[in-house]
Amino acid sequence: MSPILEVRDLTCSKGDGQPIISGATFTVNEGDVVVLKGVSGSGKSTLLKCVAHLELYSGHVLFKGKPPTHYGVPTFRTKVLYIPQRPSLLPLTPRDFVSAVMSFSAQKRQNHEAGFTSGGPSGAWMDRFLEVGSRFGVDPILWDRNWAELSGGEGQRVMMAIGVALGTAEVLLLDEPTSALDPETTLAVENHTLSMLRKPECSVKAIIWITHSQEQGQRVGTRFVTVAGGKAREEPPTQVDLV
Ligand SMILES: Nc1ncnc2c1ncn2[C@@H]1O[C@H](COP(=O)(O)OP(=O)(O)OP(=O)(O)O)[C@@H](O)[C@H]1O
Repeated sequence: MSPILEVRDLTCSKGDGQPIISGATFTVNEGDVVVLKGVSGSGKSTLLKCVAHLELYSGHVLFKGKPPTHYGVPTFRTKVLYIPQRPSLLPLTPRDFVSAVMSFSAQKRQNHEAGFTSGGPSGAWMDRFLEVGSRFGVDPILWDRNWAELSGGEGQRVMMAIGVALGTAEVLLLDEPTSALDPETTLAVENHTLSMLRKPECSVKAIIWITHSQEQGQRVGTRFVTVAGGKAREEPPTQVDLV
């Protein structure tokens, strides 16, 4: 089976021109949960943002064998969806954010394909966001609170719910999605997120998951890539995997 995502020779430089990521090459297959590890500042977020075409890079990112330009970059970003570490930096409320995203032309086309009716922020599709939010433990009142007034954990769970409820993401790029959550909520979010991969009706087919927690990595990961010294290296399968 050909990979759902291919990253080939990806290099990203910022500031002084020194590469933060240099020549990263790896593939992601359907069903994979690729855990991205590395010390703080090693370039994990930068790598994910490049994969989502949110940062400038050289090299190649292919989704189902085609570059972002084949789909149109806005559509590509809805298929290879980056969920940021700090949604608190967004303006207004989650409901406003959903309303804006649903009005993008690339999303409108996909809404139509998904059978969503049009309407304002309280249109029929908002029910879907509320329903998916409840599965991530999001209290309905949070949709109308400013992002800046949500706790770190609330903001992350709302953003995860939005990413899933859009129904367009096939590869989820999760940037420390549970770093602000208590252990119990962390396990609930992990379980719900992994269960999506097992449901054929769910759009999500693979995940890249940044975590600093070795325990979490072991719980969720099927493959492991370490970012260090600007390089991204996949760990060989363990003996257990080889059995
Ligand atoms: N816009 C920028 N200009 C210059 N340097 C930047 C910029 N954004 C990030 N960097 C630097 O790039 C390096 C990698 O940052 P990045 O956020 O990708 O690391 P990370 O591995 O995700 O870190 P953490 O685990 O702390 O979230 C850091 O040294 C950071 O300071």
